[in-house]
Amino acid sequence: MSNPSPARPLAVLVGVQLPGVSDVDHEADLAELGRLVHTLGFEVAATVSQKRDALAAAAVLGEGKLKELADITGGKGYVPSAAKERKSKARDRWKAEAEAAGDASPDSERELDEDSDGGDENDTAPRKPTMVIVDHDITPSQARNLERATGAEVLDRTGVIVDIFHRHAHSREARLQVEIARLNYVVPRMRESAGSSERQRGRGAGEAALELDRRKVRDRIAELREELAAILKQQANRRSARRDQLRVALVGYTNAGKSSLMRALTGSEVLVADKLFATLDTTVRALHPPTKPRLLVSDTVGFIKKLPHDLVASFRSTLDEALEASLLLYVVDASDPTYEAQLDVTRSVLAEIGADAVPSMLLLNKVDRLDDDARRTLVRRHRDAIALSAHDPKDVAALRQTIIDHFEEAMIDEELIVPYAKQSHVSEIYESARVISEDYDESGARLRVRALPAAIARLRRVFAA
Ligand SMILES: Nc1nc2c(ncn2[C@@H]2O[C@H](COP(=O)(O)OP(=O)(O)OP(=O)(O)O)[C@@H](O)[C@H]2O)c(=O)[nH]1
Ligand SMILES: [Mg+2]
Repeated sequence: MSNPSPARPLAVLVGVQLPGVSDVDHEADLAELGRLVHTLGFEVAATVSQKRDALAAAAVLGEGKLKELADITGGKGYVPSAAKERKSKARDRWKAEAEAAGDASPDSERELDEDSDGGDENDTAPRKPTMVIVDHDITPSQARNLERATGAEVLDRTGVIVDIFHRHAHSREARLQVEIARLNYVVPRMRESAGSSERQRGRGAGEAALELDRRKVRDRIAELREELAAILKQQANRRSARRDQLRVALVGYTNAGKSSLMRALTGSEVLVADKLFATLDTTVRALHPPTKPRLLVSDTVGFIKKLPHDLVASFRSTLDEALEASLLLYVVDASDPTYEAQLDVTRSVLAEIGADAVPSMLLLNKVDRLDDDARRTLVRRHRDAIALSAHDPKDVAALRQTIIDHFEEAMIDEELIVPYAKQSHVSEIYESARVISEDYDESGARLRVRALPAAIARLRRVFAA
């Protein structure tokens, strides 16, 4: 559901085009940052971009660009020197000015005039952006300097992603994982951000107090890790019960349509939303209409370029569940011009966690958005892939059949003897195998079953005399 809130706070995006990054890629990166920022609830008011060999050590942008940025946010446009910084009165006054600039106060006409030749804001309220978002990971001191120069709050790409994860985490497990990642993000930034942001809870009351704060946060992280480990252990038990079942996992870039396919394939009500990282929990549901034995489908957390390492690590356990699947469906949004780069990201993250050995299929989703020419080119480019739309029931039915065929091919027929003494375990057979015929004689039931070789091997162990 969309939220047509009229008063979304404004944000300015900042990107540095580093050597080796093409114009197209740079623009795509900023567009993606815009969508992240939108998911977080901001309206993008402007983008400030600069070509540089590296991020400027002081405040990311060079002097001129910094001024340009500050003109948009209503800040000073330079980093006050250390000497000035000590004069706290001046700094307070500057802070107050900056805050006033962030207000939509009707009497700030002077600023309106200054804006009139450069800004592309509409003619309603002269609102100033209150947030500057940098498309790179920046150091705590770069963030602080940018805050001083712009009078706005500053967040980097990792900070944005961590915040989105924080908001979208629902299960106990996802909450724990996100909280761990968030605290890890916060610890090194505690000193520098003292007093500037409640998000980063620094107290700035001297080295000792700071060290104490940091230790508290680290203790908290350790506590959360223990709690998470306990949950993961329970899950591992539940998982091993599912081990031999037919399982397929949907993986891919955020917003590619994994949950939409999950819904279509299983008839479940998982969340589908035009937001980045709508899904943070792995959900497992049976394919619908049901198959014999049933086939389980997992929906998973999406990937993104420059995914913070902490988050990769913390979501690893969530993904582990999915990666035990014997088939991975790589979902891409084929209507996105950068889908190949997105696929590369997905592949490399999955390779990092050892999932590149799992058999996979490529699903080129959202082809309903492409014209015939574009579709043909796409299919020619990826001969083994399946082009489809999650919104087209015919496509989904065909995909369902392809998945079933994949497993049918891998399954084998065998005979199982179930001694009368072990009749109580018969239900386990139906979990992972299809019973083709059954006969009874004096030793027990003689079943002809069809299942994956691993499942047959396990069943043989269960029913061994
Ligand atoms: N036109 C079109 N839109 C689609 C298709 N599949 C998904 N969408 C839309 O794309 C958006 C994202 O879909 P989701 O299924 O939530 O994507 P996801 O991969 O689960 O995303 P995350 O959970 O955020 O990683 C939603 O607005 C869907 O309605 C499709 O085949 N065609
Ligand atoms: Mg999803």
